[in-house]
Amino acid sequence: MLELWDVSRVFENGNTAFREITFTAQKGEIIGVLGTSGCGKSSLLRVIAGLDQASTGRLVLNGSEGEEISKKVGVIFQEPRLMPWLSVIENVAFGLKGREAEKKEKASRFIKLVGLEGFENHYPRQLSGGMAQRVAIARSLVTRPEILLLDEPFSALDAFTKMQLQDLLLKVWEDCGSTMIMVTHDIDEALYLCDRLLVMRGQPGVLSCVVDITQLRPRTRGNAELARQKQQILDILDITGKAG
Ligand SMILES: Nc1ncnc2c1ncn2[C@@H]1O[C@H](COP(=O)(O)OP(=O)(O)OP(=O)(O)O)[C@@H](O)[C@H]1O
Repeated sequence: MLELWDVSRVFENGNTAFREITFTAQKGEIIGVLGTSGCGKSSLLRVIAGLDQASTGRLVLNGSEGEEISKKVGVIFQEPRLMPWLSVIENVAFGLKGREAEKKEKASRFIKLVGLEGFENHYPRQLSGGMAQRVAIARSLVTRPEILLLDEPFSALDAFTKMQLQDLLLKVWEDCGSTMIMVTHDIDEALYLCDRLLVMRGQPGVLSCVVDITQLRPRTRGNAELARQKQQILDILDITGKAG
């Protein structure tokens, strides 16, 4: 459903973020993008989101190219980016079109899905970081994007909230069947959530390899097979993963 062919991104100042990336994502897949700092992960996601233009190469989403793509994607960032003057339900309904009652009904369904029933009329300042990120998830899914892009969505959260939201994301994925591409620094998170991992390295970044996560769902965090794949990824990234 998403195809990238030799896509590169060069900035106005001549910096190259990443070069010649080719991959395809199938409908319903969860793809992780992993790599050392500065290898172009966020820049790649911004190009897929249509927030930045590819400098070379071709990007196709379900037959659409260019500006058309940005209408078909939802994006979740590290911070929830909610509108502080709008309530939870107004934030979630903001991007919807149609009659007010219909918009509220759709928004309510997604608020329920992310476990925030009863908080519809709260304002962002009244929410914890994890709750605010749940609202961001509901807001990005309510418009039914063809693909959901996530840029380190849980990295600002404490360890327990992070695990809860990872499970929530899987629940939402089962319910909506969304295709997702997720940038993360957290190998354990990537192994727990994803079907395939794009491992990037270098500056400018290149796609070093694609790792299939073979473990069936539901997965147990840190099981032996996932630990083996973690070491495989650390080896690709040239990180020993051993003290001393
Ligand atoms: N607007 C910009 N103009 C020029 N260079 C940029 C710009 N944004 C990013 N870069 C450069 O592009 C490269 C890739 O940056 P990017 O933020 O995509 O990497 P990343 O892998 O997401 O990093 P991190 O993991 O640290 O968030 C870096 O060398 C960065 O300095």
